[in-house]
Amino acid sequence: MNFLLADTFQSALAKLNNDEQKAVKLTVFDLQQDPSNPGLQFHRIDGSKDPNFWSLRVNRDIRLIVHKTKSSFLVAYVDHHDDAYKWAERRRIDKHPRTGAARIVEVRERVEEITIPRYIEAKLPAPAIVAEAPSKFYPPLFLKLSEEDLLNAGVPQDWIEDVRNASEDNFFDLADYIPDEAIEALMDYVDTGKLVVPGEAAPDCDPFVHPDAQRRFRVMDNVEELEQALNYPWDKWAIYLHPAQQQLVDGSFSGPTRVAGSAGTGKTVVALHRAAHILRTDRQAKLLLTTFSSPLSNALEHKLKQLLHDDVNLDHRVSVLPFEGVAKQLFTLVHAHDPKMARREHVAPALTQAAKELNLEGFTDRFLMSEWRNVVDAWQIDGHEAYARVPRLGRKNRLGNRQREKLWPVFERAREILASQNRYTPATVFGEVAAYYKDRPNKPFTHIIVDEAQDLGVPELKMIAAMAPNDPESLFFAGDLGQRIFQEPFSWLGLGIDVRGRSHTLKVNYRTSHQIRQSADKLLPTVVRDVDGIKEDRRGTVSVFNGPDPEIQVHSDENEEIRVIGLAIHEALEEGLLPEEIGVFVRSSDKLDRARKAVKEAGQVPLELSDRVEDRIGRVAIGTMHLAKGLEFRQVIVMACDEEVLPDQDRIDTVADEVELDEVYDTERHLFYVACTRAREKLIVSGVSPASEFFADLKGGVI
Ligand SMILES: Nc1ncnc2c1ncn2[C@@H]1O[C@H](COP(=O)(O)OP(=O)(O)OP(=O)(O)O)[C@@H](O)[C@H]1O
Repeated sequence: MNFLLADTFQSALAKLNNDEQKAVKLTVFDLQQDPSNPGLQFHRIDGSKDPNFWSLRVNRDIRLIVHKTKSSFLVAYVDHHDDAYKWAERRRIDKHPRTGAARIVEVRERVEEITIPRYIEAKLPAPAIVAEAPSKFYPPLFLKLSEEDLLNAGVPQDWIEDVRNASEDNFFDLADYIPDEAIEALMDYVDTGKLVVPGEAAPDCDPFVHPDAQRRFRVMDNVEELEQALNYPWDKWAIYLHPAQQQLVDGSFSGPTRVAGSAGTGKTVVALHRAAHILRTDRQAKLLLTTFSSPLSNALEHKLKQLLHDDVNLDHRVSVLPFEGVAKQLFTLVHAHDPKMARREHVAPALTQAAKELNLEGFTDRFLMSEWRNVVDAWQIDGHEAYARVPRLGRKNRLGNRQREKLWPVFERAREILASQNRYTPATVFGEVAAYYKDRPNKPFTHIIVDEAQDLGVPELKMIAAMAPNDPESLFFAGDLGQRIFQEPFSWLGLGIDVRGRSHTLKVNYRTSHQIRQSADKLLPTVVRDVDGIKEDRRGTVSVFNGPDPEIQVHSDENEEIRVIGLAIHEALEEGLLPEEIGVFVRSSDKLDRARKAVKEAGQVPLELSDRVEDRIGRVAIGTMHLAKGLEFRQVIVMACDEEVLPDQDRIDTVADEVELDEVYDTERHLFYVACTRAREKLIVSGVSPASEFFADLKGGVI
């Protein structure tokens, strides 16, 4: 007999106090050990539409709601006595008519008793705001769909009429009553005009183990799994996966594989589960899970431990490190000493000195640094010939042979200067590690999983390619081209990494409300192609919950902006948000002062994010958009977005040609997109008039 937990049970458990939770957990363990234990007091819920719902006594006040059939035992809900009974009376378990996936359905007649939570929008002084008024007329969305269409999409019979009459204004009010797969199919229909009907179930399919059912019910195979599900602070992502995520987690692939998807679609969650899956199923696996920065890799490590139940046997076979951290560790292993790093502050004077010594004229310091970083150092160019041949996306238009001849000796000299100081750039360290492992049969890892893969540079990817064994399953990447902010694009194929035919896009956004996602998506083209022509299509992405429209504020001056944003932070805290649930971002560090003042205006002490800051408890975070990567907050404020600040006018002023201008615009948009999509429920963007040209794109974003 299957023993299952429902996500509704775990959400309900999280709402009880500590003592109550402890008592519930003991009862659930007893139940899993022996459901026929005579000490367990079951009572059938007479008022329920489903005869298989029973209550089980936890203590005088608390009742578990279980659903018992011949083949399964489902722990469905827990609450105080009367509320637990009320919940069960309003529910039945049925099967999706096509897929056969089991689902908990709320019975329609009693729904008037339910108050649907609505977001309260903060009121801000009227004159400062130039937000677009939402349209007042909301036509029904699904009138063209027949009852059969809706049933096939997974709408329970009781809810057909409500769905047929639903408009953009109230559709999400229904979301709590309709299974996730139906909401997703309907949102996809709104987006694309096509209703995708799922395939028919296999006749012998167990309704509770169908992939769609596993988003809400999880079979607990043993006591350890149950312990994990009950013991950790409960996180839905750790237990219930979307079928598309599950396929990527345990799928077999014929070569390097990439998971794409817009911000918040659960790519990191897939990377984490895949790592755990490999470690569990392959006892010989030695796995590297790597990402862009230390805070991100620390966050990954923390979450992976959660998935591995702190199992030391699995723990010692995995390294979770940032790209540079892996390189430094392996470099040290190979050379028996740490690399002394050449950072920007060492490279810039070396370039300036070299340019001066060789009387180079006609090139700015900024150009030299960019050419060094993106071409010379990135590709580890070792001579004039190689410099002439290097694949130069976008840069080839503007550097003729004569210019390259003038430039190369300068770069060569800068390299000598750094070598005389015994300094290695990160790219050199990556290069050394790549050179060491490239032709060796023994690799340091059997599997490499990369998160934030859109920000892999040439040297990083070369190192990863050299470290990966020649096995189709050895490389797995997670990333979103629309969030590329640190690297210029280049061909992965050119470095031997071929993900063609194995790039999969996730479409369900778990982080961000429908309104915020839809507005933020307007900042980017719907289809983005990488250099190798692989398409990432954002169309058809759905968010599964509703929230207020993003607020766009244009202020007359900085003081006014600071005052209004301060008030918004204050109001958010009054409404119950914790300080650490709010993040304030600006384009660059010279605008941080405006964020700092706004947070202080709200009576809070700001916490300045950096590469090292991880503990944000009790403080409102402020930081540059670059530091927003990988974070999430209930409320995000992106402020100081004035004209000339976003996109950054300094960058625009120094571009050499159209191609580089496009690249600057792309990365500036990506930055803004990354910052906006850190918001779960509420987003405010603001600037001083004239404001960023990107506001116009966001404004068009509300359906
Ligand atoms: N199956 C799931 N069930 C519930 N929550 C999920 C699920 N998958 C992801 N989430 C939640 O959605 C949010 C976004 O997930 P994640 O960080 O993996 O997305 P991402 O695609 O990597 O985002 P980004 O591109 O912004 O880095 C997180 O809060 C995560 O816990």
